[in-house]
Amino acid sequence: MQNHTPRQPHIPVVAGIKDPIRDGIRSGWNVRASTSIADGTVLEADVIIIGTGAGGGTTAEILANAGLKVLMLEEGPLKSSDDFRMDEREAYRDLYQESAGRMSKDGAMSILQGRCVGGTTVINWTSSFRTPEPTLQHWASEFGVQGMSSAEMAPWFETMEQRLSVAPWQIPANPNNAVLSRGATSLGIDWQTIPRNVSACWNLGYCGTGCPTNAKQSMLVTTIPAALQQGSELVYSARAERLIMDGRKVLGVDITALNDDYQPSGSRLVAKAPHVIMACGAINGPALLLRSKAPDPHQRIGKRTFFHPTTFCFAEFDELIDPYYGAPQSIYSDHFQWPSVTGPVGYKLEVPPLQPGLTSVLLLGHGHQHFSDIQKLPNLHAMIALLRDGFHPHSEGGSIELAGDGTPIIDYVINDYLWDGVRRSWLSMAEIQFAAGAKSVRVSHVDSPWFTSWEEAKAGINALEFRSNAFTAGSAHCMGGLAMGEDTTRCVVDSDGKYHHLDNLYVFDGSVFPTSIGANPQLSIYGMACKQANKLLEKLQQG
Ligand SMILES: Cc1cc2nc3c(=O)[nH]c(=O)nc-3n(C[C@H](O)[C@H](O)[C@H](O)COP(=O)(O)OP(=O)(O)OC[C@H]3O[C@@H](n4cnc5c(N)ncnc54)[C@H](O)[C@@H]3O)c2cc1C
Repeated sequence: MQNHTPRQPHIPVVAGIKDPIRDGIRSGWNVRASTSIADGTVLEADVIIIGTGAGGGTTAEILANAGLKVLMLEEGPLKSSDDFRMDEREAYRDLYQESAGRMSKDGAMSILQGRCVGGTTVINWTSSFRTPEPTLQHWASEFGVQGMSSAEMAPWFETMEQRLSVAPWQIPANPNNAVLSRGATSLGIDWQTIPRNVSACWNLGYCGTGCPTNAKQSMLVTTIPAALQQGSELVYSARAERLIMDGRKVLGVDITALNDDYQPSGSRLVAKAPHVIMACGAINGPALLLRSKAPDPHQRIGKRTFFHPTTFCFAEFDELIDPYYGAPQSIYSDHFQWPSVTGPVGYKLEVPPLQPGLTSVLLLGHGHQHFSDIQKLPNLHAMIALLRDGFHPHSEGGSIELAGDGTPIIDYVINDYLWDGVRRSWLSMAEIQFAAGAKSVRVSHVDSPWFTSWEEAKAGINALEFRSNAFTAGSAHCMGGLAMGEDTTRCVVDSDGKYHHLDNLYVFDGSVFPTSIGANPQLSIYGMACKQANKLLEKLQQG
């Protein structure tokens, strides 16, 4: 376990809950920090998996169960339930890429993404949707993706839903989510209950800081322990720096060992295996291939990077909302999502949890205004709209470049096409919030006042100016950059996740989506990785 100096005495937030990772390590699992391994060591395995999130965890269990010697490499630290103390400061520092400070190149989009054993599944909010049918149809017709119709994917989704206990949330929505269902109902807008991947959830609401009760069925407590139990090896704080290649073959991976402060320790390791699977997620996956100078005859690595640019609308209520407690997301509406698949941008409505640190950033503003806004927190509600990017010629997504030190730079610009969606989404959310009884509403644009009626909001939102950096467009859904499809001039991997231009390299994670999903992505990644890992296994077993 990595050893940070805790700011408070280090006691688990929930006493008496068993920590399956600490127990497993005590029982003899093969788990090491990279810094505990001698400089220059060569690690060997049948398969290397780089990254241990949704794609990596799913793949590791499948291959380990089949008897393969699996080596999991993870750049983030190993933290587990005894470390998860519902503390934003610790969680952002330890579990998030760039300590939750990841941004697009122009600073206009804040990007949340995981960096720890279990990846983003450790910090996500548990909403679990299958890939929408129009998305799969679009991929087949536009990118030549094969074998991924809704019917063909159904058994893989079913397998992963059972594995991760996905089921509609049975407990009444918290007041924050109830605003969406109440307002939508009164306007005749359809809404549904969200399926979640939890087992015996305590309804605490702090999923984003790591689940202290192990109720969230993340990779950390499901597939990774299962793979370790089968004899797999996990090396954490181990950043895959470059792929070692010879012609069309990947021979192995050059690894930088990282200290507790996430800086290079000075040691380097090498991992070798006949098959390498990248599961580093969007942004970092393309960056690894760029650093490695992987063959890319059509310059497609990092292109078509998508985010579901997410807009925010806050509302103040007389009643207590306590928006930091209770299942973070339990209600959604797809009313505005699919009026036209390839027309003006559609959006999914959901509700985010409002822990104070996160909220203080999302609220925008400064000084007295900001102080006054954050004091409203117990009575605040927020709604989010996730814009479905990538389905229109004016939504080609962003691209990944490398900084001088090899780290990724994310170039993603909100253009007029997306701005139209931003404005429409603010109008939809404000109307629903007033219909639910909000006394005032403010959209996340620096020029937005608190509107006190729907009429005032409608006029005010329509008058807001489109200026980059003047409004919040965040993202917790990093997708694309290594598009999947059979057309080698436009796509980087084939429908089985195999890299087009190398013989033994596979990508099983959210970077292969050729567009955004149009729903929260984790179950799409689990289902596709499950299918692709089984296909790979079949191939390996046939020799
Ligand atoms: C706050 C938040 C809430 C979310 N809520 C939901 C939700 O409710 N529902 C949903 O469906 N989705 C949600 N998501 C998104 C979802 O969890 C991710 O889309 C999904 O986990 C991505 O899976 P992945 O396999 O592509 O990558 P990840 O799960 O991000 O895993 C990639 C792993 O690779 C590691 N890695 C990267 N580069 C390297 C390298 N060079 N060497 C070694 N390791 C490396 C990373 O540290 C990381 O652990 C949420 C995300 C966030 C941030």
